[in-house]
Amino acid sequence: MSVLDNKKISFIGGGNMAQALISGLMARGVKPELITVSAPSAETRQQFEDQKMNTVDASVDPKAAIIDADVIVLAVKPQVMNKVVSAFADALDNQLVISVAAGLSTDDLSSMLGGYPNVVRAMPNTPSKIQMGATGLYASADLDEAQKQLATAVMEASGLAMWVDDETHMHAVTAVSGSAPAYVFYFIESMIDGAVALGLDKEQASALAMQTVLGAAKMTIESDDSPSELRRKVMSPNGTTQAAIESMQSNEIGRQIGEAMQACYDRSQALSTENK
Ligand SMILES: NC(=O)C1=CN([C@@H]2O[C@H](COP(=O)(O)OP(=O)(O)OC[C@H]3O[C@@H](n4cnc5c(N)ncnc54)[C@H](O)[C@@H]3O)[C@@H](O)[C@H]2O)C=CC1
Ligand SMILES: O=C(O)[C@@H]1CCC=N1
Repeated sequence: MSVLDNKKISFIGGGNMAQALISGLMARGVKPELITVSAPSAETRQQFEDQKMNTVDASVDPKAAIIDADVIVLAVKPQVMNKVVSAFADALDNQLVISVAAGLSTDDLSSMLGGYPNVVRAMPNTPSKIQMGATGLYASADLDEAQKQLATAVMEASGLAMWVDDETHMHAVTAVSGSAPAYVFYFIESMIDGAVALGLDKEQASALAMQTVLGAAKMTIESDDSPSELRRKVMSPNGTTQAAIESMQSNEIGRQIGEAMQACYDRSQALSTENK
């Protein structure tokens, strides 16, 4: 038995994040017939229909996706959220609404939905597509426990899900996990470029870089050692790794990563005021 059993889940928006979360739900055994996707593009709708999901043409009948749903996942860009939800807000009837939009607060979302109370703010990431996601969740203390459990189950289908009890921490969640797969992809891209510059062909460079990042990430999770202890175990005194790490430290890579995360945090805060 799972709280997801027989629950009808509707996605408003069928882009990258919706597709990633739907993969998680289907891998967890949610039947495609219980999933509805509202999307304006016929091509996008066809892709979901090919996998036996229901679809709704968002530009024709925006309310059709939500009438029958137990859970509604808002997966459109923050810039269009207000316009998109105002097309169906008056048809809400006790469903759980989960927004994955960056920046938008539960108060903003609730007022866009005409004062609707059952709102959860989530910040997932794209590795959800392979059930390796990491999601932060926030809801006001008024949300009842059953709806909180339902939101947890929807997001845990795609990986790790964690509640924060201070909504401002959702900006930090965005900086450390929502946006962060892109930092890691950028790091891998740079490793591949670096290995090619040192003479390896691109295929070998890619395979070695990707496996190394996977192995190192898995070790941080499975080992009792902290990341810095693990790093020290690679670094022989006066060896090759020390040379590499000292080069990174003299370029203040750690400080630069912190600054990038601050920029992400600030942008998340700004999205809220820009899109009320
Ligand atoms: N891509 C990512 O890594 C993450 C994205 N998010 C959030 O997820 C949300 C969606 O982002 P993505 O999936 O990346 O964007 P996307 O552009 O891939 O998907 C958004 C979709 O919304 C659709 N759309 C536009 N108007 C609509 C309407 N009236 N009804 C239904 N659908 C409509 C668009 O056709 C598009 O397919 C954003 O709010 C973003 O902040 C959150 C965490 C991670
Ligand atoms: O870049 C963005 O705004 C979205 C939110 C987190 C990841 N992608």
